[in-house]
Amino acid sequence: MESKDCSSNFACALEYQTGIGNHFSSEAIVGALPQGQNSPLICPFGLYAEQISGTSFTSPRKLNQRRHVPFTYFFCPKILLLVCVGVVLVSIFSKNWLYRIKPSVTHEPFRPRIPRHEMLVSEFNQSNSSATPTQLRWKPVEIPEAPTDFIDGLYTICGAGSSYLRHGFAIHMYTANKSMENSAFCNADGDFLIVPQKGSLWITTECGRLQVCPGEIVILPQGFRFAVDLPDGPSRGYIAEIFGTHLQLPDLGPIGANGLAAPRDFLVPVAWYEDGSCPGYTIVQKYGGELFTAKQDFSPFNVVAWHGNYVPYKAGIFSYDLSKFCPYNTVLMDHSDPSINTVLTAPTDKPGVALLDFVIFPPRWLVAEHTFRPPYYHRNCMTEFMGLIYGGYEAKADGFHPGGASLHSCMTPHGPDTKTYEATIALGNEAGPHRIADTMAFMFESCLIPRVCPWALESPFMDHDYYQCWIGLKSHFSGLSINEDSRDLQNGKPIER
Ligand SMILES: O=C(O)Cc1cc(O)ccc1O
Ligand SMILES: [Fe+2]
Repeated sequence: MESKDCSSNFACALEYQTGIGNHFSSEAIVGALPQGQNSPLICPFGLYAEQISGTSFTSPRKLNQRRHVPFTYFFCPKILLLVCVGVVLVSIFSKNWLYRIKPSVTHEPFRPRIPRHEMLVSEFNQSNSSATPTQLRWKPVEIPEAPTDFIDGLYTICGAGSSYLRHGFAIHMYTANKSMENSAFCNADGDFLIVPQKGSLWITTECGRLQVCPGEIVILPQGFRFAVDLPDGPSRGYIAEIFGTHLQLPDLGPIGANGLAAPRDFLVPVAWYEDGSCPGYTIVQKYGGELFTAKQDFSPFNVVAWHGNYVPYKAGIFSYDLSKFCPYNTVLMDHSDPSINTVLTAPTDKPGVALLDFVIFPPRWLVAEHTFRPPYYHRNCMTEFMGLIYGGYEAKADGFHPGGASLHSCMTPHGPDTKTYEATIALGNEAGPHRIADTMAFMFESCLIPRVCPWALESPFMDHDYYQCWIGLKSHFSGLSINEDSRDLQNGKPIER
């Protein structure tokens, strides 16, 4: 609750409000928030009122049952019957009223940014990205030596759909070694979900300031201006961007009222502003995957009070020392599908089909009996992009390092590497309860099929030998009669040919 001039610093512990999807309010000066109406003729302290909308004006206020575009077709001879089916549309009205010293519109025209940023894509097509069903993996990208801020260090790995058509997603990674200077970033294309893997991010937004460390995540919704400072040194991480919808907590179904990420794990900033002139301040706007700049003579972080449910927020769900996320899992047999560990989901209008799920694989007990405990071999109609924050990953004994990434696209086979398979089988049924510790992997999972961008395909960090991790999987088929075979299975150790 303080004001500062343009050179913001974060030498203090930050204050937060708690919850997700709430209607929050905050004022850095008592009395700055208008009471009883949003747009008084004259706002307290002579502030300007400005609204930012995260959904269309007419989106339903809350979860809404309604008739939807027909999607079931029955074919009868000569007649095509269209059957309307009611679906649950998950669209929550979201907006925020900002009370600021000068309105956002007070800037010179947007112009294409020079030099152009060649590594960003928000509409995936044959001219800017490639289709590939092969398993892809990247080693951790090194932090550059040249001075690089959060914007210059951003590059798109893959994605699908279009920011223009408001349906799709993009996955980016970033490496940065210097704070943004006299500039703010604004993403007009979609929401950013940032997963820092190395170094903390100190993010100033129009709603206030957030500190985000590895083990935490931050969501910067479409349209908010923000600046990233790195007072603690270089940073590297992953970003999921979603077009046309927002993230929410998943339904818990039979789990009940508690478990996974709790609403109180989510933190929203308190109002914080800076006043005074900032000559040559630059707004960098990502619009259709291209960057544009506009000059203004003041900081965009001039919001003295605000209220609404469209806000930047962070979650400290899986810090190194303390995992707030409450995982659920199998307690008797077999391996649960990863959806059991969904932290946040961006739904489509098909029930249960996510534009993007954010799933984590936290430390936990493995207790399943007579079970192959690592992830099963599988082909998924959804696409899986994985990253590793720290430690190792239970399906990969080698080659998947913190800061690295993998992409297993729609129906691309994948699963444990040879070493993991052999080690698991060697343990047999003797494995008692076992705690996987020192690990935090995550997955962005999407129903859309991504195209892969040149940066990722041509990257020197591409692991061209990834496929080798499965090539050594041997046949263990015994060729014995059913009876002999089942005796062997009870022993828990298949015979090697
Ligand atoms: O492929 C992966 O490693 C991710 C994953 C983990 C898991 O526990 C089950 C299924 C799945 O796709
Ligand atoms: Fe998988």
